[in-house]
This record gives sequence, structure tokens and C-alpha cells, in this order.
Amino acid sequence: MPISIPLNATLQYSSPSSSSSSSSSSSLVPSSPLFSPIPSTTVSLTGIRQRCLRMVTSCVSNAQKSVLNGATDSVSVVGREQIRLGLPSKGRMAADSLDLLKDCQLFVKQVNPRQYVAQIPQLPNTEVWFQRPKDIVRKLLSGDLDLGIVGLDIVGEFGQGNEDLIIVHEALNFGDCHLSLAIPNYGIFENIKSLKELAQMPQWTEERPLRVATGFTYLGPKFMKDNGIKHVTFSTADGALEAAPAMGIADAILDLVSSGTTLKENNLKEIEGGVVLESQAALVASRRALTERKGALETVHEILERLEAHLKANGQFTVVANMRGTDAEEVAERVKTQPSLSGLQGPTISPVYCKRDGKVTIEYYAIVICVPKKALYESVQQLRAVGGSGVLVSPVTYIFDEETPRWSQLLSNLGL
Ligand SMILES: Nc1ncnc2c1ncn2[C@@H]1O[C@H](COP(=O)(O)OP(=O)(O)OP(=O)(O)O)[C@@H](O)[C@H]1O
Ligand SMILES: O=P(O)(O)OC[C@H]1O[C@H](OP(=O)(O)OP(=O)(O)O)[C@H](O)[C@@H]1O
Ligand SMILES: [Mg+2]
Repeated sequence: MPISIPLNATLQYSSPSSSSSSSSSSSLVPSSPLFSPIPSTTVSLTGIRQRCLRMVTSCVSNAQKSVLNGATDSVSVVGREQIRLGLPSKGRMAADSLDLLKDCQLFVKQVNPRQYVAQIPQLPNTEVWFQRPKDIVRKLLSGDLDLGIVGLDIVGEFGQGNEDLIIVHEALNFGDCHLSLAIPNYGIFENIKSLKELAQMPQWTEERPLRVATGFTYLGPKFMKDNGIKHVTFSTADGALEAAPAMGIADAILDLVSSGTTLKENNLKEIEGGVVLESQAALVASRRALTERKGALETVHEILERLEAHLKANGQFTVVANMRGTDAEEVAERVKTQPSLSGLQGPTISPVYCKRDGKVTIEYYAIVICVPKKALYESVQQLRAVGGSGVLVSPVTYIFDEETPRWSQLLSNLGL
């Protein structure tokens, strides 16, 4: 039975998804013969990131009526007491999710790895359910989970723009990868370097469209449609997609890339304009749960605060140094001449009380600053340049700000 793919009325799934890699047995066939070349774009890395974030957030903010939404429409927040947090049960994201929570002093107590429910003693009203990432998104939409940690790629692919999904924190600092179109670096593709050039190749016609192998059967067709590429079909497989072009099954693949090794080892290359989205782990919530389930908002606030405090501190060192000076203001003036020594709000400068000839004197001042890890050596050099000595460097564990911007964003997103 055909499954309609939301957001793209011109594409129809011609046969049910199968694990076979054959493009003829499982393909998304364009019904429109029109072809329009895509505009040329040169995108900076920051530009790509912003565009991808916009894409994911717009995916999540534009309500799309879909199979998934059908499930959500019938959802009501049932009267369970516990808040449910979905964590990846296995795979790349599983251990890192637990480690991140541990770093936030949230210790997930899982009796054994095959037990799919666990507790976090620090959050007594919350239970953890271990699920496959795609099922976390599905269960957020069906109301069976309230919060979850998954990749932005999975949010985009399985959330399909459902506005009940809210991204509470979009950058948990692990699971980095991007979803990208890749083509062979040989044969007719040897000189093709951009999506525009790929789209303009004379080979793609209604009868012989560009064949793309992908596991992203929602985002793939959407990306091609958004870029005006009409002569395209899709096939799907459960893994090892990079083999498809060499096997003659596909012309291109659309898959996740992190190190790029798998592409390289299979003689494939990425092209300019071919990045569908940038992904990393995110904290996601069900809007309905946050607005209707007792305690959910307070719980997400606590988790968010802990995450922000840890993630912010993660990039910083505390630097302490001694500096000779006549008074704290004079030392402050000297320190402020250096661009990397301003700290979070400004340097803390305090007197060092030395005992000399039986008398307590102040000849030195201690300066305490937070510096970004990346700027550590530069900061030490600047400290020395203004007379700093005995420089001590230690990691920062948490930085709790007055309030996190993401919390205000969340409240305004919820209309609160
Ligand atoms: N190189 C990578 N390849 C695939 N996923 C990556 C990569 N780097 C980070 N990720 C993240 O990890 C997630 C995939 O995790 P995992 O490997 O457990 O899932 P999977 O094997 O694709 O899932 P399933 O087995 O349910 O199909 C992706 O959704 C993405 O967010
Ligand atoms: O850029 P890289 O670091 O090489 O990683 C990318 C590869 O990793 C993932 O595959 P995975 O290992 O999950 O195997 P699979 O394709 O069989 O699912 C992804 O589907 C790519 O194939
Ligand atoms: Mg995999």
C-alpha cells in the first residue's frame, strides 16, 4: 500500500520500505517531469550551521499532518505521575548520553544493560526509558515519553516538523555529524563539485533520474525538492549505503558523515551545497508534556540548568596568578590592557597578605579569571606580559548563570 510522504505532494513511495537495496523495489518516484536547476550558493561553515539549525527548528515548528501526527492528534496526557526521559538504548549516543548526565551530577541507576527502565535518584519524579533514537522521537510524539536525548538528524527525520516537538537544548556537544549528499569521485562525477553542477548534469531525465540511496526517506526527498531537483528517485537500505554507487544501485548517497572515512574508503566525495543538516545530540521535549504534565516544566528547568552549567564550564579554565602592585585598582588597570584577561564578568583581584620581618604587608595581588580553553596559552602569555607569575590553571566544573537564555526561549516558545 502506498505511504504518502508529507511535505512533498509530488513524491510517492512506490513500495513499502524494505531492507533490500534495490532502487526498483523500493523507490520514491517523482511524478512531476519538471526540472529546474538550483541556484548557485557558496555557504560558509557558520552559514551552513545556521541554515541547518533553522531547517531543524523550522521542521519542528511547521506543523505537518502526517502518519506520525495522526498518532499525536489522539494523544492526551495520561494520568501517570512520573516524568519520562528517553535515552538511547544502544549505539553511538548511548554511553555519551549517560556520561553527560553523570557530568551534570545526574546518575542514571540502571541495574543491568538489558533493563530498559532506570531511575535518577537526583530527580525522584523522573524515570528513564531506554529506547532506540527513532523510537524516542516517535514516543515523544505519541505521548509515551516527555523528554529525550537524540540527534538533531533523528528529530528532523522522525519528527517531520511536528510542532509538539520542542528542542530545549540543541548542542549537547556529542554525536556530531552532518547529513550530506555524496557522489563518486570517478567516472561521470569526476569533475562535479557542487549540487548545482550535479543537478545540471544532462544525464538526469524523467526516464533516467538521479538515483539516491538513503535511510533518510523524509529529509532526502524534502532536501531535493527544496533545491528544485525534480529528476530524482530514492532507494533505501538499513546500512552500508556507501556501497550502493559501486554496486550500481545508486548514483549518489545521502547519509551521515562524521570523520569522512567511510566516504573516502568507498571513493565517494561530498559536494558544495550538499549538506542537508548539521547534527549533534539535543535535549528534546513534548510541548504537550511541558504544558500539561505536572512537574514536567520544573524537571526540564533543572535538567537544562545542570546541562548549561556543565557545558559552559566545559570550555573554560580557571586561571589564578599573582601580580606585584601598589593596590587592586592599579593591578586591574594593567590586567584590563590585555584582551583575553577579562574573565566572565571581569577579573577578580584580591590582596595577598605576606608576612615580612614580623609584619603583614601587601605587595602582591591574586588575579582569578575564567579563560576559554582554546585561549589558555594566549592568556598565560598576556598575564606574564603584565607581570603575572605563579600561574595556576584548573578545570571549571560548573558555571551557573543567573538564568539561561534557553530557559527564557523555552518559556516564550510555550507561550508562558
Ligand atoms: N558517523 C556517524 N554515523 C551515524 N550516526 C552518527 C555518526 N556520528 C554521530 N551520529 C549520531 O548517532 C546516531 C546514530 O546512532 P546509532 O549508530 O546508534 O543509530 P543507528 O545504528 O543508525 O540506529 P538504528 O540501529 O536504530 O538504525 C545518529 O542519529 C547521529 O545523531
Ligand atoms: O564519516 P564516518 O566517521 O566514516 O561515519 C559515517 C558512517 O557511519 C555510519 O554508519 P554506521 O557505522 O552506523 O554503519 P551502517 O552504515 O551499517 O549503519 C554512517 O551511516 C556512515 O556510513
Ligand atoms: Mg548505524
